[in-house]
Amino acid sequence: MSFLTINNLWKSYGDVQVLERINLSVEQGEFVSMVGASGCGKSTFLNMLLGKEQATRGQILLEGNMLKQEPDEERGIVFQRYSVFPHLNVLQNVMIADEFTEAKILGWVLGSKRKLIKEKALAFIDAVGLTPALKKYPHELSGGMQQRLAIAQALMKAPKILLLDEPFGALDPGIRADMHQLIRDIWKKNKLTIFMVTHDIKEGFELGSRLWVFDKVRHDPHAPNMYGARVTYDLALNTGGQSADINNIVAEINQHEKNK
Ligand SMILES: Nc1ncnc2c1ncn2[C@@H]1O[C@H](COP(=O)(O)OP(=O)(O)OP(=O)(O)O)[C@@H](O)[C@H]1O
Repeated sequence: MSFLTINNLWKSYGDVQVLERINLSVEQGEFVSMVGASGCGKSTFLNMLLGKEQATRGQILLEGNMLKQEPDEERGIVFQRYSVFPHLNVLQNVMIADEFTEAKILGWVLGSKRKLIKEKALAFIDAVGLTPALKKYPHELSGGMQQRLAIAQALMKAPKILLLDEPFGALDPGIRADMHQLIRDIWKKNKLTIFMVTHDIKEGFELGSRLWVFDKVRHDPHAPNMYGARVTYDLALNTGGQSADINNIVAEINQHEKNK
């Protein structure tokens, strides 16, 4: 049994068919990068993994069970736009997720429990390199630092799956390179299964252990919404982006685009 199994998944919004016939399986610890033309359904797919969107047809199984139809702690997400709380400092932002859960059970957070939450938060803040900024508020942080904070927040819940929706899209190239190293380290250290949407095909090749290309196979020029995208390429990559034949594969994808 695979860690995650996607069985004949279809998704439409009204009469717009977004995705069709997606059949894939993913093992624990894989890092799947997803690329494809704008509007082809990558974020929709990610939102289905999160439980925010439901499939029109087909199913997604996590460890053999139907994926829960609402976001939960098994799945953490980091968006392109920083999703941290502006009125909380770095430490408070990371602690808050656990404090919410604890308060939901007891109505308040016990002092001893709070101490444990703080220790855990400090460890994740350290892992993302934000210890010097512990007491800073989001508006005092650079874009890269805010993304580090969002990653630390997501890790607090020990998710089995980490979903990244263009997490580095708004960052400068130099900072992106640092973030790539960070996410690679976190992926390996925490044995996470990661799904990342990116517009940057090079980033997809460099970061993932597997690359999915979303594209439409069927077209009707008179009814452009009739058919959805599928995963047209599913490529195993050498971990760490050392794939020797990147250029060949990119050329093949470009050729495919031209032939459409
Ligand atoms: N909630 C929604 N209601 C109706 N249509 C939607 C909804 N969400 C997405 N869509 C449509 O589904 C299609 C796929 O959108 P999606 O955002 O998943 O694509 P994408 O590949 O992530 O695009 P981009 O690369 O530009 O972010 C688009 O045509 C979009 O307009």
